[in-house]
Amino acid sequence: MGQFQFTPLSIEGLFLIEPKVFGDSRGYFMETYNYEDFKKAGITDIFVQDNQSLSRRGVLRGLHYQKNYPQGKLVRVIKGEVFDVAVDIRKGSATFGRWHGEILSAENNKQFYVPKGFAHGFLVLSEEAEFVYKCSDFYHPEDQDGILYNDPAIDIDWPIEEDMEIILSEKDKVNGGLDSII
Ligand SMILES: Cc1cn([C@H]2C[C@H](O)[C@@H](COP(=O)(O)OP(=O)(O)O[C@H]3O[C@@H](C)C(=O)[C@@H](O)[C@H]3O)O2)c(=O)[nH]c1=O
Repeated sequence: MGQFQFTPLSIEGLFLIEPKVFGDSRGYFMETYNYEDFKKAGITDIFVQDNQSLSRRGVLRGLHYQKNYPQGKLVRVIKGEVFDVAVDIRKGSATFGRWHGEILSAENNKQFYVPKGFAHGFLVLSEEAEFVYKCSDFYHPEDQDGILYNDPAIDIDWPIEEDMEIILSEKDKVNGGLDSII
């Protein structure tokens, strides 16, 4: 019996995944990934690298992708809360340039599956957030590229609160727009 609920999202290829949580007097247990269950749901990636990052409120990492070594990513939050976004950059896709966002938190245990061919990024909504993800290809620093998080051509509705200062890496400050990849 599978322990995950897979929900296909509005852009083909994206899934929201909710693991079954077994609570008892000690706390809880959950499987966070199971190759067979994911394969049955259509997620056939072999994940070869796991990453973890810590960010403070207002940090926005993204939107990132690798050009020649695209990565499928299975992402989740183990502390705090983020707004996580995937943008379809698959050439020829009927939904090219469209975005989908999900609130992921340590409380809701939601996972977001972002296949190859998407740019990915997230905004931290809580004081701190620890973000954990599996990747289907290795990191290739020379192959990394980015798209501006607030490119009007994509028009992502980031839930930026009034007192929130957006914190970007130096690299992400100079990302191009969607047109830079067409
Ligand atoms: C992503 C990555 C970074 N690094 C190093 C490079 C650098 O010195 C430091 C920080 O790198 P970055 O600034 O690129 O990290 P970050 O901005 O967190 O990059 C990540 O953002 C999210 C949104 C994604 O989708 C990921 O695929 C990845 O691109 O960590 C690795 O060694 N391996 C990796 O896989």
